This record gives sequence, structure tokens and C-alpha cells, in this order.
Amino acid sequence: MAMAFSLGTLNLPSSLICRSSSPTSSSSSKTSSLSLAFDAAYTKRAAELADKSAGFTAPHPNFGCVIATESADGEKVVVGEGYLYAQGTTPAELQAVEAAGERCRGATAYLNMEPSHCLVDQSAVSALVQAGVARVVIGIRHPLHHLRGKAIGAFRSEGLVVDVLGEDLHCKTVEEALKSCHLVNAPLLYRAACRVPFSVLKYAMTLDGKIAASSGHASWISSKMSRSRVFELRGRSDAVIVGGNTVRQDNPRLTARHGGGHLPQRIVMSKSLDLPEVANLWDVTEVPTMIATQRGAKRSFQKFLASKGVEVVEFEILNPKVVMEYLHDRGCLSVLWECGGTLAASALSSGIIHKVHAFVAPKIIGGKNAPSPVGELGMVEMTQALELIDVHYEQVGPDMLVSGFLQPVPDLTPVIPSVDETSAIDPTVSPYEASIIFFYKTWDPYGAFSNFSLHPMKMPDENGDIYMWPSVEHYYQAYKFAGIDDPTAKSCFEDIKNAKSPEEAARLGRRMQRQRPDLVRSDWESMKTSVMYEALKCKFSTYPNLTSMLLSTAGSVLVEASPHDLFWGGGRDGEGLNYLGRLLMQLRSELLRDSNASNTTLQKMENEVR
Ligand SMILES: Nc1c(N[C@@H]2O[C@H](COP(=O)(O)O)[C@@H](O)[C@H]2O)[nH]c(=O)[nH]c1=O
Repeated sequence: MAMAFSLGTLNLPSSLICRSSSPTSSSSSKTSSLSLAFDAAYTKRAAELADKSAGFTAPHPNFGCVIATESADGEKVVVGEGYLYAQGTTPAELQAVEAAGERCRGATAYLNMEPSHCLVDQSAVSALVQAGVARVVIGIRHPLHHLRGKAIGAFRSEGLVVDVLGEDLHCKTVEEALKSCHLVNAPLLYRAACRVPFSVLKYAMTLDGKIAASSGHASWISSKMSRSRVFELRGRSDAVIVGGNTVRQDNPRLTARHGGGHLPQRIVMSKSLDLPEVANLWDVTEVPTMIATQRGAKRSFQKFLASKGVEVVEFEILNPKVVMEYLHDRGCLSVLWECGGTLAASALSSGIIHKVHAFVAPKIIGGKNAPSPVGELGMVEMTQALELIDVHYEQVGPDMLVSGFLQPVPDLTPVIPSVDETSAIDPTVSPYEASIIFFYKTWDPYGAFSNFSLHPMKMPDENGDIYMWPSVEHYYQAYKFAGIDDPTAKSCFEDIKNAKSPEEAARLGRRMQRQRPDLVRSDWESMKTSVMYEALKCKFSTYPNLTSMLLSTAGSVLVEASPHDLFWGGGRDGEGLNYLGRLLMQLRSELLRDSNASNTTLQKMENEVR
């Protein structure tokens, strides 16, 4: 059945009409401001449609499709719409084509995201091509490397015009539509970039920052309306996590009870398994429960849980990071953390929380020992506080919901560097599975890869004496001036060597290079990557945990997400050369070869003594 909506149904406000555009290529050079506004509004509509099935499609993305055409009197009308209901159901594009029928000829299809297009699934692309759609507007490229650009290429080779928001179409409303497209598939984008599910920390607290009275009583802090919003949040997630303490204190159900909707798996993180025998979470008739625990914990209780149908997963060392990595590997896209302060602090400090939803109720409970939403983070100065970005404030009944992101939604549009290029550097990177791991600031999940991470290492100084360099940055900056027979160069080398922080070392080295380029060794440009490689090799082999962290990234593209440094970093839009990422991948290959070789030797020795 065709749906014919006039533009009015989209409520295109006059503010949406773009006044200017700075198109870069393709058909968009002819695009008028008005048609840009239509493009933005219809793509946003596709994102809204896609959002209807949040929670149901994992691990697939949320896809929406709008087909619009020009009526005889020149008015733009929507002739078909569709969205992916759940994993494995009819693609959004097919539904929209079926709804639009003959009116697809010459029409424009709006997709919030580039569809999957591979050997085993070409249904979305062929539906639109065969229906005679002339133009496709795409919100974001597919975030997975092996799919990125494939459908776009296929459309173009079939003669369709393709415009991608932010690449071919530019203006303020296009940016807003692009944001909606990012948000609707934020879980997938985070998952692809960070190799952990998208994690939201949710809590309800009183105006004086308490999540329970001193007695532990907590029902209820937030209003019924707020709690219903929590049910919706649960419905959008693949899993809800709490700690053992919450099970002991609250005996929660953690179900989504807003009517229909997706039911997330419930997960309890408990090292000790010191949990009650009777608990709502052990009733798995409607929703499964999984317990994440530490190897060897209370075997008898594990058996008891198994008899109830509760899955128990043991980890060598239980922490939020390993549980998230495990859930990532099981295909989980998004997780809602509804835990108490201790686990929340541990999750926050391990860098795996991406978004926060805080319900603030206008109540005061007081109490010196009343718990607060986040436990010890080890911060001593307010400047260290984690700051939310893209903050939203919304009144929900009597409460205020404050939400925001701790890290921006990763924009995976730039391909940094190309996978072909990277697999030449590192054979572990497969063009079919590669994901990108970004690192930059030392507090990021892979921050230890940064040259600013404080991992002291023994390397020679200018005189060949072994010196404990506080960081790779110290070593790299000082070596710009090594071997120069000039007192200023020598004292600069010493100053960098003794710099109090990697930041200071970088400042000193860069400033001197700018002010006195004559003091920089003449072979620096040709030597700097080898100097860096030697320092990285020393750093990673000094610390076994760094070696295993680097090896654990095998198969992923490593990118230093520096927006400024276009030599060592990936740049803001992927224009950087990413030499730091490349050297780390090269080192990873070397370490992998070494570990494979030593395993083979070990194997031989074992065989000999057998
Ligand atoms: N007290 C409190 C919350 N507490 C959270 O909700 C859990 C109970 O979930 P359920 O058993 O499914 O109703 C509880 O264990 C804790 O994680 N949440 C809120 O939105 N507002 C509140 O006032």
C-alpha cells in the first residue's frame, strides 16, 4: 500500500530551509537550498523510522528508508516508507519499494545509513535499482570496514546518483540530519570503533545526590514517569547490568515493562557470588539472566544457578572491560548499567561508559552514609572531573533528566588509512573484518598506546649511557637535537630529558625546532620514524601488559586520533598519514611473529621430551 504524505507531514519548518551550501562534488553542485532542506528532512525522517526498532535489530544496524518523488504539480511527496523491524526481517528498502510501487521510477530514496551489500545480501541495493529509483541520499556510510562504500559503489555503477550527507551535501540542516543518523546507530558506531558495546550509565538520585537512604532503601527516588522512561531505555538495550550489591539490596527484576518492546538480557557482575538463593533475577521464564564471575567462585552456587537456568560465565579477572569485550564478541550492541556507585566508578574509570542518563528527583534525603551514584574515581581536583558533551535537559514528571555523552559518537566516515594499505603493513588486518581502534588521550581505553603515556623505559642518552626515559615523547623530542655540537642544542636535549611531563617535553622540543631549525639534526626527517620505532619497541617490550594489549588488537586498524598532527596522527577527517598507528601495527606484526615462533619452539621442545 502506497503512502502519499505531502511535505506537510514532515513538518519542515522554515528554519530548515538552507540558506547556503558548500557542496564539494557530484550532483549536489546543482542542488538548491530548498532541495537540500528536503534531503535533510527526509533523511532525518528515515533516521526516525529506523529508531522505531531500537533494541530489536542487534547486532544489525537500524535502517529506515523513505522514497519521495515529485508530484505532477511539482510538490514533493513521500510514496513509500519502511524500516527494519528486527534482524532477519524484510529490509527497509524493500518495504518502501513495495509501498511505492510504480512511483519509484525516477524517485529519490533516503536512507539513514548505507545498506549492507555483500555476496550473500544484495537485497537492498537491487530492490532500489530494479524499482527504477534515480537518486539515493545516504545519511552515513556503513561503519563496518568490509561494507563501507560497497552499496554506494554498487548504486553508482548502476547509474544512480548518490549523495552522502556531509560528503556531497553540506549545510546546517544537513548537519542536523547527519547527527540524527549518527545517534540512531550510535551503538553500532561505538561498537565498531571501540570493540565494546555502547554503554549507558543510568541512575536516579535525590537533589542531594543520593541513590538510597543510609539504610539502603531506594524505592522510589524517581517518579513513575521517570521509571517508565527507564523501561524504555531498557527496551533499547541488549543487556542491563547490575552488581551483586544491587541484587542483595534491591532484589530487582530489571525487565522492560513499558508495554511490548524488546526485553534485554539481565547481567549480574559478582566476584564472590555471595548472592541470595531467592531472587527475582533467577526467574528466567521471560528473560535470561547471566552471571559474570571470577574463575573458581563458589562452585556450589554456580551449580545452583545453572539448575535455575541462569548462565554463569567465569572470567580470569572480573572487571567491566573484560565483560564488555566478552559481550562484544557475543554480538551485543548496547548495554544499560543500572548498578550502584562502586561498579559505576569502576566502569567509568575503565573508560567503557559512553553515555550517562541521570534522573534527578526534587527530594532531599541527607545522610552521611547514604550512597551516591559514583564511588571513588581517584580524582582530587575539580579540573579532573569527567565532563559530558552534547548535554540534554528534559523534565520528566517532577524529575529532571540530564543526559550526555562522555565521548563523542565516533564518526567512522573517514577511512584511515585504507584497509588495503594497512594490510600491507600488517598482515593480521583482514580487509573483511578490520575495525578501527582509535587512541589519543592517555585516559582513553587504548590510551597506553599514546606516546604521552608514562611508561618509563631504559634507552641510551646522547653519550650512550643508559637512561630511564619517562615516556616515548621525552625520547623522541630529545633525539631531534642529538649529536649537534652546539651548547644550546645540548642544553635543550638535557631539558627535554628532564622535562617534568611528556607534555612539557613535547612543548620544549617543538618550540626549539620552530625557533632554531638549524639545531635539529640534518637527517631528522629521514630518521624520525626509526627513532620512534626503536622507542616504541623498547616501551612495549618493557611492559608485558602493553605487549598483550597490543597483541589483543590484532586484526584491527590502529589510528592515533590526533586531529592536528597530520604525520603521526589520522587527522580530523582521515587526511593524516597516521604513522604512529602504522608503526604500532608494524610492531604488532613483529611481536606476533615472535610469539608464534616461540610457541613453535616450545611445541618442538614439548614433543621432544614427551
Ligand atoms: N530506585 C530507583 C531505581 N533503581 C534501579 O532500578 C532497579 C529496580 O528495577 P526493577 O526491579 O526492574 O523495578 C534497582 O535495582 C536499581 O538498579 N531506578 C530508578 O529509575 N528510579 C529509582 O527510584
